Amino acid sequence: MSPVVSPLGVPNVPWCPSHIPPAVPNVPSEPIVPFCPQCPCVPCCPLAVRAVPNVPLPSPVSLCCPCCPHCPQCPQCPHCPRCPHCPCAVPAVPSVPNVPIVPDVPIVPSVPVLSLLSPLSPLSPLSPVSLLSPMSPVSPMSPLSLMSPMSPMSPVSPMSPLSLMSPVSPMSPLSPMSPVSPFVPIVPFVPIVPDVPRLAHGGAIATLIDTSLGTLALAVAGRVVTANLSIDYLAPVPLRSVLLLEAFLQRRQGRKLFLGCDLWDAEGTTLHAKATGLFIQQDPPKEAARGGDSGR
Ligand SMILES: CCCCCCCC/C=C\CCCCCCCC(=O)SCCNC(=O)CCNC(=O)[C@H](O)C(C)(C)COP(=O)(O)OP(=O)(O)OC[C@H]1O[C@@H](n2cnc3c(N)ncnc32)[C@H](O)[C@@H]1OP(=O)(O)O
Repeated sequence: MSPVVSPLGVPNVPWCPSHIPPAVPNVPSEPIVPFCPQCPCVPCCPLAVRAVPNVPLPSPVSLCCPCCPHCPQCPQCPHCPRCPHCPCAVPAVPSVPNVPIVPDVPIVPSVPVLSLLSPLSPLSPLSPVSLLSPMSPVSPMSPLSLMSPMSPMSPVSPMSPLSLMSPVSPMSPLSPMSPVSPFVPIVPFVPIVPDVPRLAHGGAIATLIDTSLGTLALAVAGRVVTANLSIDYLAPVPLRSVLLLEAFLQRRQGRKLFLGCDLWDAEGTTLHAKATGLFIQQDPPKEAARGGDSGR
């Protein structure tokens, strides 16, 4: 079998465990800080969205990562020792010339992504938990709790990975047939209950994948629902690992959008899961409908 290499060429970056708060209930969450998904400083900011090939570097970069106050201008980036969130010394990552980062699209890091899809939520319409977790937000079984990078007890934190999973605005003019879309969330899974289990829950991974593919489908075609989701779990996902999800549109047939994704570890060496999803466009624009659904 040929070695698995991420198409994005994710560098071999050590994970900084100091970013993860202890998985102890009732521990106050870290202060909420805005997150700059344009920050290429993965060691300082493991939530940073990785570079996307063939997408030009936004100029000027308007957002500045609070994890790295000098980013991206700082010559010490991406291993800035002044990063207040990264007290540990992280080896320098070889600079990768001509590797652009995500396009300068509107970012709403503090808006929980899933809340927009949750008209049935009995909870706050802004709560991302409302769709993800029929259980208590602080339930140990909550998939969101497993995935919150900042505080397992703060599933509604704007730092929730699920609120960071849309670097591409739905308004972004993505090419519907683009084989690789600039949608690359990086999601840390953290435990809420010490010791059990040590692996990320498959359902949480499915939620991550469904939401990621759904976000891409949404960016391409507007309102969609998942009709089919197929996941191959290839390798267990350890808790506290950082993941890279690469989603792409495979083809589009009328209302049907066939998407796929690969879920990698942060180094791009281990392929944890592969998935395909079928999303059905809801209420397509009239002109699109008139154009005929030749894919039926
Ligand atoms: C400014 C702020 C910016 C912030 C940025 C944030 C933005 C991001 C926001 C948020 C992103 C998050 C995204 C999350 C996404 C998650 C989505 C979900 O989880 S949705 C819940 C789970 N899904 C359901 O509940 C569906 C339930 N099922 C249905 O509603 C229907 O069955 C539906 C719509 C799927 C199909 O029903 P029909 O009547 O509309 O259409 P028919 O004719 O049956 O199917 C259309 C075509 O699809 C095929 N099809 C349907 N289901 C299929 C299946 N399971 N497998 C294969 N083909 C299927 C059919 O064979 C047909 O194909 P032929 O046109 O004939 O070629």
